[in-house]
Amino acid sequence: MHKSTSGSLGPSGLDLTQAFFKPISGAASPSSTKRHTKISVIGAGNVGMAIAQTILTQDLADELVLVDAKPEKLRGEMLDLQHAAAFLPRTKIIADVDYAVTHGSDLCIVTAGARQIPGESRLNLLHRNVALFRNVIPPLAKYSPDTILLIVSNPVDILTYVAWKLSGFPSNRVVGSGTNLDSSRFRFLIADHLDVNAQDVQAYIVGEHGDSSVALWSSISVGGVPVLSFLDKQEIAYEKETLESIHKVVIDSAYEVISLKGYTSWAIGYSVAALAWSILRDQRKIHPVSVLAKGFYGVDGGDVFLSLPAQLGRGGVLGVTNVHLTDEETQRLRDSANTILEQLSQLGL
Ligand SMILES: NC(=O)C1=CN([C@@H]2O[C@H](COP(=O)(O)OP(=O)(O)OC[C@H]3O[C@@H](n4cnc5c(N)ncnc54)[C@H](O)[C@@H]3O)[C@@H](O)[C@H]2O)C=CC1
Ligand SMILES: CC(=O)C(=O)O
Repeated sequence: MHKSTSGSLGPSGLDLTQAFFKPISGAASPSSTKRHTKISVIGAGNVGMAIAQTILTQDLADELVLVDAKPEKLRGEMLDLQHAAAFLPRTKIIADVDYAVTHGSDLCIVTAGARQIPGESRLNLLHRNVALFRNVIPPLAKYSPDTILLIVSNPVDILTYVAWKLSGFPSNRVVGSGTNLDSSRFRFLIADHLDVNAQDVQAYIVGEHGDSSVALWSSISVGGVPVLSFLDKQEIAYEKETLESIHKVVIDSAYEVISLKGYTSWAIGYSVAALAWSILRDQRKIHPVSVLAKGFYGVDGGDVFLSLPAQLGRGGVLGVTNVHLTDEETQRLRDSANTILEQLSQLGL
């Protein structure tokens, strides 16, 4: 299934690379001038392919690997992406059902697994996807012992914990896409409400990527101005219920999109590509992502992964930001942690 996009021997045995290209003697080989970046995406479904195509447009990887359990679908997706080569930054795209193809990856993004049917909660996928992770994570850890694992499959917080356990990696190298997506939905809705640009809205949803997520209203700002005083200054009336209803729309967003088109894909594609960029380009940007939360913000009930504003760079999770939380927000975060811990206690890992 491998298809190299680099030069090769033609049918006559002629080295086509030599025929079309005369190397300049003494020129440095690419490997000695630039670090080779390899990203593997596990699961070539709606989400995996949205992530793969967004990464390709960003010129982030020298090599992009796709792995899936369905060989025909996998080869079809690989060829379809390769056929866009003339319009994209140069990236070698390969695909295989065998995890050996992922060896030496800098980043492994896991999207394989069951997805929700309309009305189904993320937590309902737990047992099916934990079983699947037992086949996915060990080979990834074996072929890329120094990689960073970025988990997307749902329920993402619990599966990030499972990936941490199954890989044996230090917690800074296991991260879940978490509420980076929820926070983008939140920023979009606030921007829409205030008629400003979503990129000027700083706002975090933290906790579970799911029904118990927590909106951090007290720390939201627009263009550096705290949002509650911004609303006051613009004489925009607001009520606690209005703010709560915006958060409720965030929670319902995935259910709504799934009921309309069957799955979510574009926003998670951009969300994960942004995380990959921050990690591999060592951007040290802060993203609300699923990290080992024990000891932060009063989360102390046990080892649990949930989203907190964390700094991402080439070493993975570099730290957790100390955002001020009100007592109510802290309590909601603890409740969210307990929701996840309850599910974890059933796994026996
Ligand atoms: N964390 C987040 O924000 C989001 C998470 N998701 C989750 O991502 C996951 C994937 O969703 P979709 O791509 O829509 O589903 P999909 O059904 O389109 O794709 C899943 C893919 O996984 C593959 N697969 C199954 N078992 C495998 C194995 N053992 N090894 C390799 N590949 C395997 C399937 O063949 C399929 O191609 C779901 O769990 C979904 O809930 C989806 C959207 C957002
Ligand atoms: C499916 C999912 O987790 C989401 O779109 O938020």
